[in-house]
Amino acid sequence: MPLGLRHPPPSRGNATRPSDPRLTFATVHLLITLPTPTNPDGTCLALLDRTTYKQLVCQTSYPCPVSRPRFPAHHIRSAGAAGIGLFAVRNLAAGELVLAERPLLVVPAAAPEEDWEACVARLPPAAHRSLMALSDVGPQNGGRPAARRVRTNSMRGVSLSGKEQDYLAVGALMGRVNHSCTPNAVVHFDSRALALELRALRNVGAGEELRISYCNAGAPLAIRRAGLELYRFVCNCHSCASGQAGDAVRARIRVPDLQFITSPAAKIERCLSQVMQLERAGLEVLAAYGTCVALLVGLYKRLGDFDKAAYYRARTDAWGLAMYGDANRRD
Ligand SMILES: C[S@@+](CC[C@H](N)C(=O)[O-])C[C@H]1O[C@@H](n2cnc3c(N)ncnc32)[C@H](O)[C@@H]1O
Repeated sequence: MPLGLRHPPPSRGNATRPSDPRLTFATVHLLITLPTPTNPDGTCLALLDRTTYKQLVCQTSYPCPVSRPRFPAHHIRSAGAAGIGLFAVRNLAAGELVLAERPLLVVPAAAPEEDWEACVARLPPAAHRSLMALSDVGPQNGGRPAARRVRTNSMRGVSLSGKEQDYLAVGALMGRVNHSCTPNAVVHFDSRALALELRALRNVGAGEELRISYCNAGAPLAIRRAGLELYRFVCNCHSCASGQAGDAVRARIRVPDLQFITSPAAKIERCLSQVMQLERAGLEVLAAYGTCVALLVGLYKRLGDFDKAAYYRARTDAWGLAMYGDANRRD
């Protein structure tokens, strides 16, 4: 049963509640935020079920303003064979916010594509143009042009209520971020601000392209390739180019079992070896990396080396910030 859209069409204006910057219209399923002088963060059309809608708008101080990096951090230009891409304009530290934007559209992944299309058709004209200007993989995988754009340019696994992970969010700028199996950036969703946030996962140099992973970066090559078929390109990142060697590195990645190691120094050595291996492979995106860095904090503390403990604490914080954002921190 298609979701939403059996309900009356939404009002685009804010005539009914002009003083409420939070939302201008809601049936049980549709929410549209429109920019106002006090809330300039752009239009988002979200197709929601009743429970998620309530959870979203009942959050304290919803919607928070969309965060901005202190200084501009990105620009968009040609990335050669990958089309358009997003590049760092200055050095970025791990965990740093590169870009945040209110998505143009948020739809349930499980909704029929006709519902996605109906939502796209209801976008205000400027938002509609932005969405339709995003990359189109062509009709080979099926679907109509609007649905294809949603499918290939959306961030997946978006959780709006903090529980389920089943929404797709399309951002006009986030839709320009290319893929790497060894990503240097991560996108997450801040439900309080109704915003997508892109953060650096490791230190990134000025001029470097920011890339996220469209697939499970920890999976073997064949599975990553299958996951990327939808996007109709073959990844040529150094991990993919190294073929079996990349798989061998991934097979060796695990959080070390420290239970039967008695010497703290030996425990540290095991964790450091994993951290270095993951950094060499460019796989900081894997949970094992965050766990090993966090383990080092406690291990150095136990050894009485508080400088190193503080160093790894800062790196754990930066990693948590990159992976989960400020609002979604799990600690
Ligand atoms: C979400 S869009 C990214 C922005 C896109 N490059 C553009 O020009 O708008 C996804 C599309 O970008 C291209 N792409 C992304 N990452 C790529 C990569 N690593 N190598 C080649 N093409 C890539 C593919 O065509 C893919 O379908």
